[in-house]
Amino acid sequence: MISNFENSILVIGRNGQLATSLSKLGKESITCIGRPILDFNYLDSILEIIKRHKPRIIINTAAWTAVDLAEKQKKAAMQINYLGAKELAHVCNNIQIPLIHISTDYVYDGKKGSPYIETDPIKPQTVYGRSKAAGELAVLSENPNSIILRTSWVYSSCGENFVCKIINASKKQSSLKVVADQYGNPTNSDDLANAIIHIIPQIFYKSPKKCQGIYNVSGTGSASWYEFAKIILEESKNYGLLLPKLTPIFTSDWPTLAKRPKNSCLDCKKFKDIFGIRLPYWRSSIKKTISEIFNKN
Ligand SMILES: NC(=O)C1=CN([C@@H]2O[C@H](COP(=O)(O)OP(=O)(O)OC[C@H]3O[C@@H](n4cnc5c(N)ncnc54)[C@H](OP(=O)(O)O)[C@@H]3O)[C@@H](O)[C@H]2O)C=CC1
Ligand SMILES: Cc1cn([C@H]2C[C@H](O)[C@@H](COP(=O)(O)OP(=O)(O)O[C@H]3O[C@@H](C)C(=O)[C@@H](O)[C@H]3O)O2)c(=O)[nH]c1=O
Repeated sequence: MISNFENSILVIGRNGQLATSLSKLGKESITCIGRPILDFNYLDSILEIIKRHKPRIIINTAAWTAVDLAEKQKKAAMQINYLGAKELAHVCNNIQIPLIHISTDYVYDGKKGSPYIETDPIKPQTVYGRSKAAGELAVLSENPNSIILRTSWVYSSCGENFVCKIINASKKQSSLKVVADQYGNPTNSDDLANAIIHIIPQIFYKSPKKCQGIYNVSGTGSASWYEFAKIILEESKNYGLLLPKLTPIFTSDWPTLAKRPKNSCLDCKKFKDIFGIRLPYWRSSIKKTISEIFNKN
């Protein structure tokens, strides 16, 4: 029961998508800390800040998530995704608590013809992916009692995510072009937060040592970015959005600084087998997010 964890789950990150979802769901069990109090650019202060909170477990949602910008600001992305994660794991080991650390589908190279499993070799193609991969390795080596959750294509009603980008672009443009040859699993941030909250009691019941390791966990069902955009627009029509013309394009028609994986679908069987949870089908979860977006505007 999550209610047994009153004030003892500490989330790193405050205004991000996942931190916001966790704080909504976790109520009195969860405390979120982010910048300026805890900033991964100032590693020396992390131990003291964390000790003050006396957590039983930490969830690290903090990350540099600007995929293209990371190509130009490698050092800054590495500082957050690698060195910040490493120091946090070091601190968790020092005070002997487990760490749930969030990672990404972009650690895979995207060339596999079927969903990735956790033991597939990782070969990130971008600075963001490499910084997250370095973070994973450092987290497990600094604190072996860490649980790494690789997720993908996270969206919510707040933040700089694909759903908000498509809706905002549709308000300004009469036509949109979206790549139709990159596939993945859209993941609702609230669904992911819900799964994380449900595994915490299990981690303590079974022991962190038994649960440690890497898990893929993303929304059920796959899509191309184009298919994802199509559903976003279909749902948004119910709220009066004037639909732009939507055209499927090839990756080569949408040049980006960072190369996105062609296929980053995740096989989440291990997570289901160990924790008994599968995230909802993404096409049902998107409806709630679209309704939240239009109802807050
Ligand atoms: N977004 C996506 O599509 C995906 C995300 N992921 C991973 O999931 C996790 C959560 O992502 P999401 O919630 O979408 O990310 P967001 O970009 O929405 O939020 C990022 C969070 O990182 C925090 N942060 C950034 N810089 C620093 C810093 N210098 N010091 C401390 N905290 C900092 C922000 O802090 P503050 O609250 O202070 O603003 C914010 O809470 C990340 O690990 C990400 O790599 C994985 C796959 C897909
Ligand atoms: C907005 C837009 C994007 N695209 C393309 C660009 C790119 O190939 C793909 C996705 O675009 P974005 O840049 O919005 O998404 P991106 O920032 O690549 O999203 C990633 O974020 C990081 C943090 C992760 O960890 C990943 O799982 C993934 O969610 O869609 C279009 O073709 N048309 C458009 O109008």
